[in-house]
Amino acid sequence: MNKNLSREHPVFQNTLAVFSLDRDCRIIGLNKNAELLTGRPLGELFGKSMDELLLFKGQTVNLAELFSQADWEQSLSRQSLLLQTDQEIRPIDVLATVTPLWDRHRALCGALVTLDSTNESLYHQLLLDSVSEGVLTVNRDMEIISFNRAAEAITGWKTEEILGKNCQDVFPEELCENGCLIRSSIEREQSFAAQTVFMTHKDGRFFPLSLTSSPLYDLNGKVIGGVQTFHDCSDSLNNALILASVADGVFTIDRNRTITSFNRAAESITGWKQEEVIGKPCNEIFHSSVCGSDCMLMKAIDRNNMYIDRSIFIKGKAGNSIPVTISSAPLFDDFGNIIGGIETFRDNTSSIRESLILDSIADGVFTVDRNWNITSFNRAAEEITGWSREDAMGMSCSDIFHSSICGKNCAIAESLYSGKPVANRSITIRNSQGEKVPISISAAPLTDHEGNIIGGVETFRDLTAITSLRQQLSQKYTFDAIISKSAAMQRLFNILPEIARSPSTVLILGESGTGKELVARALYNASERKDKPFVVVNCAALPETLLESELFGYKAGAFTDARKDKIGRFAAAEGGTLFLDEIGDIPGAVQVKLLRVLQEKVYEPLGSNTPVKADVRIITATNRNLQALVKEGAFRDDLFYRLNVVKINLPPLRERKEDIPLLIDHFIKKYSAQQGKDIVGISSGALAILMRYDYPGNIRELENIVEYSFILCEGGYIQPQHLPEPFAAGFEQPASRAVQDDGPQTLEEIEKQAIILSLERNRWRKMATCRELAISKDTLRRKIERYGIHNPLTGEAEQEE
Ligand SMILES: Nc1ncnc2c1ncn2[C@@H]1O[C@H](COP(=O)(O)OP(=O)(O)OP(=O)(O)O)[C@@H](O)[C@H]1O
Repeated sequence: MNKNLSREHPVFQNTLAVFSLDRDCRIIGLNKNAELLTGRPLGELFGKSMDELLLFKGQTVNLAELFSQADWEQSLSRQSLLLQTDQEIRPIDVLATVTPLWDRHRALCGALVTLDSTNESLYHQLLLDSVSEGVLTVNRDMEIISFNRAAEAITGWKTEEILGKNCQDVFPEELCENGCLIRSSIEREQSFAAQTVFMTHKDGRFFPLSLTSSPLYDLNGKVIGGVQTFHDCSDSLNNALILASVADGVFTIDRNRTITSFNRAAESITGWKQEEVIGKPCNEIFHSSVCGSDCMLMKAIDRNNMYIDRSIFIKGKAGNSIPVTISSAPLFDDFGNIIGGIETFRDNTSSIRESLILDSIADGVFTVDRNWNITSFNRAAEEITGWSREDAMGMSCSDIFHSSICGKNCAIAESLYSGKPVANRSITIRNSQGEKVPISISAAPLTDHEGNIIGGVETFRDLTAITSLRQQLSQKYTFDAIISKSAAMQRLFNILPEIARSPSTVLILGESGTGKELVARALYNASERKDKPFVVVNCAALPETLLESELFGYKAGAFTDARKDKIGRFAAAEGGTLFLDEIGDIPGAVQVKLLRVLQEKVYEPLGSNTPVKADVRIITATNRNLQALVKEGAFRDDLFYRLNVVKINLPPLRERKEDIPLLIDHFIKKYSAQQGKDIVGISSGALAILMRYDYPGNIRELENIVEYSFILCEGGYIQPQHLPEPFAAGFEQPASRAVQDDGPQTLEEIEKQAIILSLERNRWRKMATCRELAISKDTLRRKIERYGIHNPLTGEAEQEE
C-alpha cells in the first residue's frame, strides 16, 4: 500500500473519494480516489464494513447506529477522521458526507459516503453531481445556492437559470405556502424523509417527487440553510395508487417482518391506519391464527413459494376476530432478489355469515349452477346424504343424490317449466352408503337480478323418521293385505281377529271389487287353519251340474264321463277354509247339499251313498242382495240363516274416498316392485282427478287405473296425462316437446323449452306468457332473443297482443 498517501496527495486534493454501501454498511463500490486514499483496490475492500475503515473522533464510525437514528441522514460535518489502513491509523482532515439511499418501498437500502478534501466549492459541486438523486440547497432566505445535475434532469431547470433565486419563485407549488419541507427542516432543525409531493416541471407538467429535506449546518453546527434530495416517483406512485385502489387488503413486509406498505382496503378491513403499522412487525398488528411458525408470508419468503386462498382469522385494531382469505408471495427487487413478502387478504365475514346461516338450517340445502354442478352444500345436506361438502362441491347433483327423479323429472327443471317453486315433494335418494333415504324436497330456480337463470336451489328434509312414523300409522290402516283408514273398515279391523279365530261361517257382502276375497283370505291367514288349504270356488263361473261335482267330487261311473273318482273342493279344503264366492248364484240342488254340510258336517260325492265327513270352515261372499233372493224364493232361507252367522259388510269405495290416496300409494308400490319402474307417487293434479270419481268398479277399478298409468308414466310422478281416458282428457302434452329424453339438459335448455311451451299454450301472446311464467315483458323479450325462439306460424320472434 502507498504509505505516503495523505490529504496533501495531489490526486486526492482534486477529487472526491466515494464509497457506496449496502444496508449493513458493507462496501459494495468505490471510485478510483477511494482506492488511492485507502491504498486498497475494490477487490480487497468489497464486502468490508465501512466502520472498520473510518474512525470518527477516535471512535469507530458506527454507521449502522447512525442509520438507526431518526436524523441519521444529517451529514457528518467536517471533522478530522482517522483513516484506518492495514498497518496504521492516519488522521485525515476531510468533509465526510453520508447520503442515504432509499428503495422504492421507502426502506433504507444503503448509503453513499463521500470524503471531500478542502477545495470546497469545486468538490462540493462534484459531489453533488455524482449523486443520482436531485439535490437542491437553499440558504436561510430560501435562495437556491446549489442545484445538481440530477436536479436539472428531473425539473428541467438549468443551474444558471435558478441559482440565487427564491426557491418558491422557481417552484411555486401549493405546499410552498404552508407545507414547505425544506423551510420546516431549517426552522425545526429536523429531517423529513421520503415525503411524496407534486411539483411542476419547467415544461408545466405536474409530476410526483419523493423528497427528503434536512437542515444544512456550518462547521460550528449552526443551521445555515437546507438541503433537499428528491427523485421522480411517478412509477412507484402509480403502483401506490393501484395498491390503494385494490379492493383486497394488501400489505408488504421486509425480510425482518417489518411492515413496509399497507393499502387503503387493509386499513378499512383491520381498522389500523397506514402510519400506525408501517415499520411495525406484522405479527404485532395482525395476531392471526397462523402468526409464528405457521406464518404463510414468511414461508412464502423463505421458500420462494406462493400460498393461495388460505382461510385464517386475524385480529382487527379493536380486537375483533376477522375471517379472511389470504394469499402470500415473496417480493423481489429489480435484480430478482427476495427483499420481503406481499400478502393480500379478503374479508370473508359476509360469506362466512351466509355459510353459517346456511349451516344453521336444519334442512339440507344445496345449489347448482347451470350445468347441475353443486355450488354449495350445507351441513344438514352433509348429514342427510353422508357426503362431505368438499366431495360434493363441483359434482353433478345426480351423482350425489341418485334420486328417483334425477334426470327428466328433476324438481328444479319442473319448477322452471311451471314457473312456480316445487314444494314438499317426497322422493327417495341414495346416501353415500347406497342406502335409500326418503326425503321431502322443495326446489326453485336461482336467478340473478336481471332474471337470468344462474342455477337452482333445492332444500330437502330427511323423512326417515316421518316415514317410519307413517309406516307405523299405515300399519294401523292395514289388516293383512287390506288397506283402509275409513271408520267402517277400522271397526272391521278390530273384530277381524276375533272372527278369524271362531269356527263360524262368515258371509261377506259388498259390491264387486270391494275386497271380499281379500277379507276372506285375511280371515284365513289370521285363523288357526292358516297352515291348511284355502280353496276358492267362484260359484257363478260354473254351470249347475259342474258346480256340484266341483264342490263334492264324484265316484267313477257317476256319470258318462266319470271314469275314475275325483275329489271335490270340500275334500281339497279339508282342515282348511273354503271360500265360496258369488254364493247368491248357486242353484237349488247345490243349496240343499251345502245346507247339509253346514248342518251335519257330512256330504256324499256324486254317485256315492257313503257320507264323507267334512272339517271345513266356510266363508261365503256375494255382491247380490241375499235377502231379496230369499224373498223371491231363489235362495233357501234356512241356508241363508246358516250362512249369515257372521256378516261382514264392505262399503263401496265412493263411501270411503279417504282411502283413495292410501290405496293409490299401495298400488304404486306394488306395480313399481312388479315392473321395476321408479314411479314414486302421484301428482296432486292427477290425485285430484281420481278423488272426484265414484268408482262403480270399486277398488279393483282404482287398481286398474293405476296399473294403466304405469304404461304411460316412465318414472317419477303419475301426471294427469298418464291416466286412462276419460281422466286424461285435456291434459295431453306435446310429448315430443315436454319431455325430451336425449340425455341430461342444461338449465338453459330447459328454460328455453319452458318458454316455447308457454308461448305455444298462450298462442304466442307475450303478456299471457309473461303472466304464466311470472317474468317481466323485458325479460321475456331478452330470453326470446337469446334463445333465438321463433313463432313457426309467422316466423317472427314476437307477436304483439
Ligand atoms: N282394502 C283393500 N286394500 C287393498 N287392496 C284391495 C282392497 N280392497 C280390494 N283390494 C284389491 O282390489 C282387487 C279386488 O278385490 P277382491 O277381488 O277382493 O274384491 P271382491 O269384492 O272379491 O270382488 P268381486 O266381487 O268382483 O269378486 C284385488 O286385487 C284386491 O287385492
